[in-house]
Amino acid sequence: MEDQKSTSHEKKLGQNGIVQPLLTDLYQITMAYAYWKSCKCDDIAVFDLYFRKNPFQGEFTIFAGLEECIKFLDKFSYSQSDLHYLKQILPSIEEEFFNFLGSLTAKDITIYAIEEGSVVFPRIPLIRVEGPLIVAQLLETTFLNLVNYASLMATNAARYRMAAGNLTLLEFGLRRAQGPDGGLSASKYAYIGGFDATSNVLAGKLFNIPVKGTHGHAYITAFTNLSDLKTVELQHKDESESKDLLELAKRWRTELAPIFKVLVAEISDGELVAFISFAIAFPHQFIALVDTYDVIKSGLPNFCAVALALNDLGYQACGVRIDSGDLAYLSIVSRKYFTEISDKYDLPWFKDLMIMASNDINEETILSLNDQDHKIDCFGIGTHLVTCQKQPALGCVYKLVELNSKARIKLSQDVSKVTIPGKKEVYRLYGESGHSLVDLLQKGDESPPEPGKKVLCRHPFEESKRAFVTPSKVEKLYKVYWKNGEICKPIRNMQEIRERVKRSMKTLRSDIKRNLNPTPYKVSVSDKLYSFLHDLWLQNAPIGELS
Ligand SMILES: Nc1ncnc2c1ncn2[C@@H]1O[C@H](COP(=O)(O)OP(=O)(O)OP(=O)(O)O)[C@@H](O)[C@H]1O
Ligand SMILES: O=P(O)(O)OC[C@H]1O[C@H](OP(=O)(O)OP(=O)(O)O)[C@H](O)[C@@H]1O
Ligand SMILES: O=C(O)c1cccnc1
Ligand SMILES: [Mg+2]
Repeated sequence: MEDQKSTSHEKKLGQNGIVQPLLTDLYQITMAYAYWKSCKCDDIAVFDLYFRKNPFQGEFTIFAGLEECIKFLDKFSYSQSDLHYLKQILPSIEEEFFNFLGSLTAKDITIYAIEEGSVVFPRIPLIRVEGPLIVAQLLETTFLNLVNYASLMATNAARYRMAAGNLTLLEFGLRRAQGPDGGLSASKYAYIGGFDATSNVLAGKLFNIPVKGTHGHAYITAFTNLSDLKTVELQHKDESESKDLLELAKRWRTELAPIFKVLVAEISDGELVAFISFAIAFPHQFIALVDTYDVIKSGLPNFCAVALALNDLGYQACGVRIDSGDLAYLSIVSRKYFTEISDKYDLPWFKDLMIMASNDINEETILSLNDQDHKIDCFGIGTHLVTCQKQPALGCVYKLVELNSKARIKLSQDVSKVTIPGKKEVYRLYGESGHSLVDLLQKGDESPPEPGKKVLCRHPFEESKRAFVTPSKVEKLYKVYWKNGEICKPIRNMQEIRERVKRSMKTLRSDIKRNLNPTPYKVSVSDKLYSFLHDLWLQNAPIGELS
């Protein structure tokens, strides 16, 4: 019965079955019990989910994971087997609590949030959770788990996208990802952040994102000499005649050897045979991994010979993948040969053959390659992208800001860790150029800023930092996503969220997005919220005595 329930939910909303109420920290359950025992069942709370610092030494973050939080709320309920397990691990807890826990759903929770795929900034709550204290508290860990890696990964991907401009970006990280679920999330959020496709077949099936790939070194080294090839015939693309692709390629190789300044004997036969067998299997999509032996002396001559042989049979090859060595230099050399052959044999498409580069690529490698005038069309990126090597976690937190209509504040010696109390609204103020100028947090009962009207924006903690802003446009960032037990906005597909990322990134000034020493984006509070925050701070900070 339970299995049927979860399967039908997965079918309906497409959420990973691992995401369930027990995917949480034990302390959420023990807190729930202690709240319950202290008669806090009717308390109404407001929690803010936000981060304090942008990742990757950057000044922006892409918000992702919201849709998964909403799907989680839709099925939030403890099953009989969950309760049975909890009874086992918490034997001292009163039986009646488990009846209470079993009756909980998210129907009294309301979710206000910024749209998934938006650029977001420190201290601005991405999600505001309102509702019964116990249920709202029980959501903490799962929500943070769903948002932290998703946002980190989408941000990482968006940064690679910025570095690569319009070039094709393929995500190849599954083998290096943090386990099966990390691998799936990586593929999904890399796509949202701006990658074009993934090599992860299950991600393609589950999330309807494009899948792409080439072949590995094992394929090339699985062939050693010309006799390894059992099938050599390939039918012409448009005609009925078939020809021996091996013979055609050998002839071309002999003709091309002087162009590459190599002797035919120096070129690997095993590699040629591997290329031919792959070309026979995929004549319309022939792509060759050219760095197994020597890119210039073997990989490129073999590839060009097979590409020209395919051309004799009416097919156009796709290109090459280079997976080691100096990627800028090898791409420049590859393009030079493609252009020379294109001119010599009057084949215009040959000079535009795709050059894919892979091998431990990260954001800095791409930026460095850009400075070297590389001729790469496509990057295949795995390890550094999916493990977020530059920063392995985003630090989103989930803090109580109001209880029973009374604002709560968490103090800290570290000012950046002081919470901004109470229920708040967020507005993004835009300038005439269409770029966003500032995000403004206001108390929930203040009237919103208006276009053309001057508004005072204050740094939340530094008194002297303040400015007047006259916005051309004001965007209210929160929308209601979940209320009265129902999803209030249609769950969007990957494509739509990806488009949102693109649009949102365009509203950011380029100095805020740049890789080196970017300008911080201004996050501010209204004058009223500033006074409220600091008054509450003083009320809650006891005056010490010096002795
Ligand atoms: N032109 C370049 N500019 C900057 N970085 C580059 C350039 N070419 C390659 N790289 C990067 O330099 C690193 C080279 O890796 P490494 O030293 O392991 O060499 P390799 O070519 O992989 O060697 P091997 O043939 O042993 O696999 C990779 O991270 C790669 O992305
Ligand atoms: O380098 P990444 O960004 O993680 O991209 C994925 C890598 O995975 C494959 O090889 P693998 O690393 O398995 O073996 P190799 O390094 O020996 O080529 C592929 O050839 C890439 O190099
Ligand atoms: O398709 C590829 O070329 C590929 C896939 C995964 C890892 N490395 C390369
Ligand atoms: Mg590698």
